[in-house]
Amino acid sequence: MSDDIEPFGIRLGAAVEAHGPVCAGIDPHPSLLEAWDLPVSVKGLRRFAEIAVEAFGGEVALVKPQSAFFERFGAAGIEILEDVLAGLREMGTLSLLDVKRGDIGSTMLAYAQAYLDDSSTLRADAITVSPFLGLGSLAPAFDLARRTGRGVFVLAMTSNPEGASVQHAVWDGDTVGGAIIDAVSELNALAPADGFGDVGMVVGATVGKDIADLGLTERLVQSRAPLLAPGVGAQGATVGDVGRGFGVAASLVLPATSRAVLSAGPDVAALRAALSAVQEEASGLRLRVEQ
Ligand SMILES: O=c1ccn([C@@H]2O[C@H](COP(=O)(O)O)[C@@H](O)[C@H]2O)c(=O)[nH]1
Repeated sequence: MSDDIEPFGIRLGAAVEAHGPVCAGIDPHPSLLEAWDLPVSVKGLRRFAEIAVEAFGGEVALVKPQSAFFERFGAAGIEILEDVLAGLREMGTLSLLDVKRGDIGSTMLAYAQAYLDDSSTLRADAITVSPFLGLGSLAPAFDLARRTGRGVFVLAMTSNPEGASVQHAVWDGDTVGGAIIDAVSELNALAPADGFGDVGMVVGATVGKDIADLGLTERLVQSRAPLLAPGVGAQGATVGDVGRGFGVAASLVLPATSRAVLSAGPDVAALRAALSAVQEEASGLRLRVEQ
């Protein structure tokens, strides 16, 4: 990495300091397009995306567009996703593109170039990746992210109920999720003790109780990883659940919510008010942890 590129963990730390830890999702579900009185079409997608960027840009630490809802419209949807990422960049708001990529190393390099290279029109500040081809296969993404000051969030304990059958499974004396947490700790070994590392993890807001039960709390703290915690709102978790479940690891958590806030749209002020209510709750969470 050249000297003038600021590492992702530092940029994220500054954004959280300025706006609090909440991550706002842009998930243009067909039902939301309809609820916003927009056609379920490329035209409707574009308007939805423009409103969401206007509402969240400059207001929140991190915005997470869900790639699937753009990809489903083909090339025209990808073009709108590029515009969302460019719009957030212009507004100085960090983007985390939720694409959950993972493949053999040589193919992973191409995915990394698509999302993490300075020359790509689809570049984001960070992406989500899946470690289930082995964490080592993700090395091209870790390497390119480090060189360009970007971040990578590894799926560790996902928010969906089906995730436990794989992630809680025990292999060689440890859970799969626990082994991923320790591997990410090694990647973040040089991270500052009081800040975020550049490699994050996805640990669902819905799995707080499992974290404590599986004895993973302290290992999460050791990882220095920013912990994206989707599941707040539509999946039933609350910011309070994050505080109770993550315990001392809660200071690393970025509670993420999409549908619950987006359902307040299309009015920009109403979207901001819904976001701000979650931000308010999350600031209480950080205070409680620091006590
Ligand atoms: O474990 C995971 C990983 C990713 N997600 C994604 O987050 C949002 C959640 O949306 P809500 O509307 O707030 O439920 C969505 O894009 C998921 O694909 C997740 O939910 N859980």
